Parts: sequence; structure tokens; C-alpha cells
Amino acid sequence: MSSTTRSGPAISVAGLTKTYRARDREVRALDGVDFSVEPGTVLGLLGPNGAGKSTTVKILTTLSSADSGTATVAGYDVAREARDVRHAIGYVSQKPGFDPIGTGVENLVLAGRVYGMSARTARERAGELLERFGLADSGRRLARTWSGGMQRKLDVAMSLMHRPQVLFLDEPTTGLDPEARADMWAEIAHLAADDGLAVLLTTHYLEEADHLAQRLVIVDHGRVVVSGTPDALKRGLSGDAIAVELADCSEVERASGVLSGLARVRELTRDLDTLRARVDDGGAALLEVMAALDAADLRLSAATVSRPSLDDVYLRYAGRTFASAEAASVPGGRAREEVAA
Ligand SMILES: Nc1ncnc2c1ncn2[C@@H]1O[C@H](COP(=O)(O)OP(=O)(O)OP(=O)(O)O)[C@@H](O)[C@H]1O
Repeated sequence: MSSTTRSGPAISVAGLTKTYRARDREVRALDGVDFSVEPGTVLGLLGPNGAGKSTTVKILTTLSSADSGTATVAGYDVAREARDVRHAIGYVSQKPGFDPIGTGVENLVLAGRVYGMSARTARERAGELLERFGLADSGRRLARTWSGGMQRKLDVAMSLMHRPQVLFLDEPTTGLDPEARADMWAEIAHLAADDGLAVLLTTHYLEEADHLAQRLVIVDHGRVVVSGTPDALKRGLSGDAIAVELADCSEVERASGVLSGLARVRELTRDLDTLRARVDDGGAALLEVMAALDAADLRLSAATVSRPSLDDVYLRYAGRTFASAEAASVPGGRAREEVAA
């Protein structure tokens, strides 16, 4: 059922741009995006709301077209060979794709028939996938009676009916409880490692990207701000991260002045009532920081020291924490603030 395999990366993207034009305004959704995904690996496309993730996925799944740049999926050009691309990919969108008043089997068979499978082959494949995802006992029940985690697995199973080589998962675990999320993580890892699929995963969850992706591409404002393996990105940040939260938000400016005078404090940034910095020997540095703030009569409500996390990577390259980027992108969200060291 799957299309012929062409050699090279499963996904290759170079210089993609896209501007949405409404009557009164223009939005530059993609501003020159480049990355590639190898077969058998998961690539995490990470960024806050409005960063350009869905636009990238829409172009790669042939649902939209780029203004400029090139992209191939499974070796096929998304603009010139859209039909071949569609047969080579599975796509699970943010919104549920199954019919709630169909059974699991009916949903799967219909998905297979859409891809031109015979009724018999589709039924066989549906049975295989229900087994594979641990859904066989519920296959004859209406999908609306399934749990959220089971419904999400049904969406993924439907996207796999025609044995695609490349799978696009747009925020696959949003809204799932922790147990269903862990279960879905195991399935996604299995699809890449054991079945050899290339998986492009968009996510808002840093820990999801850290857990699943062999490579990360962090986008913000339509540009790639950094890419690499999660470990390499974290290793690239030397030293520990310290964060101090002030009891009195109006004292942040003064506290920032105190900390920027300390020799071992680097890359000082301010995010609402919290000051963050990179330091060598985090434990000793935190004591020094707390002593300096105490001497200036500045009170803290919390203080932490930690090894670099993906949030620190994000802060370094996007200039703000992931949480504040998310908050800034929703109406009424709290805007970011920064202080240079
Ligand atoms: N059809 C459209 N018309 C106009 N602007 C759009 C359209 N689709 C997206 N945009 C804008 O393009 C930018 C990128 O949007 P996109 O949906 O790609 O981001 P995203 O990273 O997927 O965000 P989310 O996580 O919220 O899905 C945003 O500013 C968005 O408002």
C-alpha cells in the first residue's frame, strides 16, 4: 500500500516562507524555516502559540502552499507531487478526526477505503491496528463511548491504515490525562524506533519534546531559533540555572541591579517577579545570591538551582521562557520582560 521509497531524509525543508494576507493586515507566519527529519526518528517542532508550527505542518501535508522555499516529504516535492506526498503520509490533526457515531472498526475501515484499500484488506488492517493499540476489545463499540486516550489512539490508528512512511502528529497529547499521555508517548516512540516511521510532532509541552524527540527544532515568530538533540541543546548551556522569585514584585528592578553586580552571575534575565541566571557551581552561587539580596533587604518567596532544562534552552535562544512566550501569545496573557546581564 505504501508509496515507493525514495532515498534521503524523510522530510526536508529549506527556506519556507508564508505570509497570510487579510484585508487590513499581513501576518508573516513563516520567515525562512529549514530542517530535515531522518526515517525512524521523531522530530519535535516546538514553539508557543502562533510560532508557525501548524502552518509548517499544513504545507508539508499539502493542505496549504508556501510563498517560497522548497519542501520534500518521503522524497516527493510538496508543491509538484502533492498526490504522492498524500499517499506517503499519515496526519493526525489537533482536532479529532474520527466519527463518534461509528464503531472503532467502522472508522478504521472507512479511513482505509478513502486510501483505496479493498473492504477486505481494510478490515484485516483495522483488526491488526486495533490489536496493536490495545483497542481490540472495544472495536465494535461506538467511538463516542471510548475514553479520551482511546479516541486519540483511534485517530493515530486511522492515520496508519495505509502504512505511511511519515507521520505528522499535531499536538497529539493535548487534553489527555497523565496516564493516557504516557501511553501515547510509548506508542509514538514505538512507531519511530520499531516501525521505522519518521514522525514530526508539534507540541507545547517541553517535557514531551524532551522525552520523545531525537531532534528538536524550536520556532518562534516564524523562524527557527535553534535546533539539535535535546541533550546537545542542554549541554550547550554551561553551568547551572538559578531562579529567585521576589516576595515583592515591585523590587525586581532593584534585585536585578544587586545580582548583576555579582561576578559569578551570567545571562541574568527577568521574567515577571522572577530573576534567572546561569552560574558555575549552582549551590555555592545560590548562597552568595541569597546573601547579597538579604544584605540589600530584599525578601524572596522561592529560590531554586537546577541543571539546564529545555526551558533554559528556550530562554537562551528565544529570549524568554516558554511559559511567558505562551502567556504573551494569548489575549490577556502576561507579557514578557527581560533584563540583560
Ligand atoms: N488562515 C490564517 N489567516 C491569517 N493568519 C493566520 C492564519 N493561520 C495562521 N495565522 C497566523 O499565522 C501565525 C502562525 O500561526 P500557526 O497556526 O502556524 O502557529 P502555531 O505555532 O501552530 O500556533 P498554535 O500552537 O496556536 O497552533 C499566527 O500569527 C497566526 O495567527
